[in-house]
Amino acid sequence: MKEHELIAELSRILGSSSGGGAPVSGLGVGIGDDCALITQPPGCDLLVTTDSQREGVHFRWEWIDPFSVGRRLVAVNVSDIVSKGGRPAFSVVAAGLPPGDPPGRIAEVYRGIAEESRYYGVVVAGGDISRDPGGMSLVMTLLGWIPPGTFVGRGGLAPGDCLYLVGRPGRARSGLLSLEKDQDETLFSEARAAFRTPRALLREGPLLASFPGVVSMTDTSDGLGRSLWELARASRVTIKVEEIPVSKEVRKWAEALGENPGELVWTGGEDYDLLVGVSFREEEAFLKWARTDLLEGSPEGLFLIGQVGERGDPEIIFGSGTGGKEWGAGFEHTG
Ligand SMILES: Nc1ncnc2c1ncn2[C@@H]1O[C@H](COP(=O)(O)OP(=O)(O)OP(=O)(O)O)[C@@H](O)[C@H]1O
Ligand SMILES: Cc1ncc(C[n+]2csc(CCOP(=O)(O)O)c2C)c(N)n1
Ligand SMILES: [Mg+2]
Repeated sequence: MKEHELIAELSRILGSSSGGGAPVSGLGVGIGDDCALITQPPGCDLLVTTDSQREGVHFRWEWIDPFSVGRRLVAVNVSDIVSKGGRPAFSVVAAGLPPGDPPGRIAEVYRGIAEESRYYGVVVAGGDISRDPGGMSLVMTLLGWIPPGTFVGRGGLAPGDCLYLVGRPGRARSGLLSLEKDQDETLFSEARAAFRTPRALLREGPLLASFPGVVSMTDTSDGLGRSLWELARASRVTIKVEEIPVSKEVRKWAEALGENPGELVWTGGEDYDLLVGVSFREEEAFLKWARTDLLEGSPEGLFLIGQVGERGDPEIIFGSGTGGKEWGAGFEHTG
């Protein structure tokens, strides 16, 4: 298939070509020109993030179907936008195709991108196709909108503030290890679903950001430990860890895998939970609000992780007083 034919097919799948389909609010020009034209909603700041999914780095074809890879690409990008309190809006996708890629595989990836984009309210406004001899690579750049002054950064923690996690940590790592170790599907179906098709906290992110006591936030793409470290580093504070939340399921999976359950939660990554810093003055109000308005009827959990100690060199300190700077362990792309 010629490149322009493939682009036409992918564009049909996405249904957002400037030539056809229903007009999309804010999209002046979509797929089919040199670049896209987007109208920014009045009174909004622009958020931009980019994140990739690469064969051999983020997934292996023995573990995952192409449709889920497409879904995964969207969710990991959406997570970065909602973790600041923003609303995802438009994306572009750069796809690298290995020579001899089975016909139809990239189309199936795009069906996944289209479905997940619809779910999160994202419109794919363009992209790029090139060869990639290293395997399939997908890079999404996602734009989002946020009311001025409401961005919640990684900095902002002060002594006494509390750290809470919203989500279900340790699932994706359990799923990944169960695939690596070729474990039984039935025991790990939920963990594998969390790994293959993570959900981004679309509703919870902006709600948390709008709560006055929330002073700092990040998503846990690289693991709970790494995310805590990033908040400590950006805020220039020490953090005392009180508890690592290990659910019954994670305990069960860890036992079957022969792994330490705390380790799955601490270093795992790819859960896309939200780690939230709450001002100590607002903690009581936050808990009351979070348990009802934020999470009533939701499968996501709310866990106290620790407390901010002092200002100064960032450090993660465990309840027992052990630990130290090396406890920023998490997934590394370099080295
Ligand atoms: N190659 C690069 N060039 C410029 N800036 C980069 C580059 N890689 C990362 N950054 C920036 O560094 C910061 C941290 O990046 P990182 O990829 O760790 O973000 P993250 O949200 O923690 O991770 P994830 O990719 O898992 O979402 C971000 O501001 C990002 O834009
Ligand atoms: C084949 C394979 N090996 C290892 C992993 C684990 N992994 C890859 S990237 C990443 C961090 C988040 O990604 P990023 O930093 O790019 O956002 C993690 C935990 C995987 N998913 N697939
Ligand atoms: Mg992030």
